[in-house]
Amino acid sequence: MSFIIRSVRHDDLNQLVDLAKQFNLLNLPGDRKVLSEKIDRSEQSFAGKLEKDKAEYLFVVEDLEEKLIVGSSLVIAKHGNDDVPHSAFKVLKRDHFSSDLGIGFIHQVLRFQLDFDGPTEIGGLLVDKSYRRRPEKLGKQISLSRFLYMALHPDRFEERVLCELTPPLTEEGRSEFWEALGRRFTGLPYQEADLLSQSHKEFIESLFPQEDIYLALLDSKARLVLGRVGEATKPAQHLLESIGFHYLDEVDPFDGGPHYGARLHEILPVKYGKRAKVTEFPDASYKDQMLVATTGEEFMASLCSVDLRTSAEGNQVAVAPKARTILGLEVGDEVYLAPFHYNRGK
Ligand SMILES: NC(=[NH2+])NCCC[C@H](N)C(=O)O
Repeated sequence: MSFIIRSVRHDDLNQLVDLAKQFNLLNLPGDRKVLSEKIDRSEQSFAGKLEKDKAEYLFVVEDLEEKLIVGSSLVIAKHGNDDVPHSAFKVLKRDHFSSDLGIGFIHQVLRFQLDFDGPTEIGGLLVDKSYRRRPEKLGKQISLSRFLYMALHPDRFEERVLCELTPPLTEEGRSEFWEALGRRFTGLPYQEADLLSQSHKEFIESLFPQEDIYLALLDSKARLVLGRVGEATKPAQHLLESIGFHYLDEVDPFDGGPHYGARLHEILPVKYGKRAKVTEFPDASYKDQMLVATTGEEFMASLCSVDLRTSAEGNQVAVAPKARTILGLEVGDEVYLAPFHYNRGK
């Protein structure tokens, strides 16, 4: 089986709609018109034609034998600006102590905040249901590959990188956190508000409470999901933790889903990634698996068996023949390489 990760193209649209329909993520809905616009936007972004405020980069993974798009991931270059700020609840601690009674409480409070100079946001991670749990770890490949692109073009992104993780929802797709809070301030059902927030943000700022909210006052069902992720999101959460992301003590104002973040240059595939020249070694052994990305016009990446050597002339890499063909690499080409395996916390 061979897979390639690359920037999205317009002729991927039909397949992408089918894939996105399986999940219906907020920033990658299964809607033909929205996805068609996303592809346009992505093509222009990769071509460097859009301002950071507008740029969104969409990556897909293709099964080359079946010619099938089986996964995707997204990078929004900047989420939150002067016109459309990014909103969140900061989760703070507050101590109360009674010296008369000798008892105290450490309360958690939520504080609504707006970010007018927002971070880069990653999201849109999808893998076709029948391609999960395969030895190739496609979810990990498509998730990590976007960091190779970001490492190659750091000026196109913010130093702060954010990921808003999906919290547990009820079987009908309702959010207990929303029922206890957002609903009481907007009068809207969760799914309607969620959808509305894709195009309209003013109501969030205008209707949400501006004062600190003590968590102790919220329904226990809402407290239970605050800062938690849903079952389906746990693998993504663990992957992010293994490459340097951490919980920001910040949650989504609607559903309480946790916000994870990292500094771009501290994300391990960026920190440990390097450029190298493609070469051939007569005694090549290809015993390391690394993600390899092209550095030319079109972004392509693949998990490759490589033999990477460092000498006075710099890094040189021999790439196993099959992967080399997939990426169309010639001797002398420059590539970007990053490790694929990370030990948590290292
Ligand atoms: N689940 C939601 N729709 N949340 C509301 C949007 C929150 C998002 N961080 C923003 O301000 O754009």
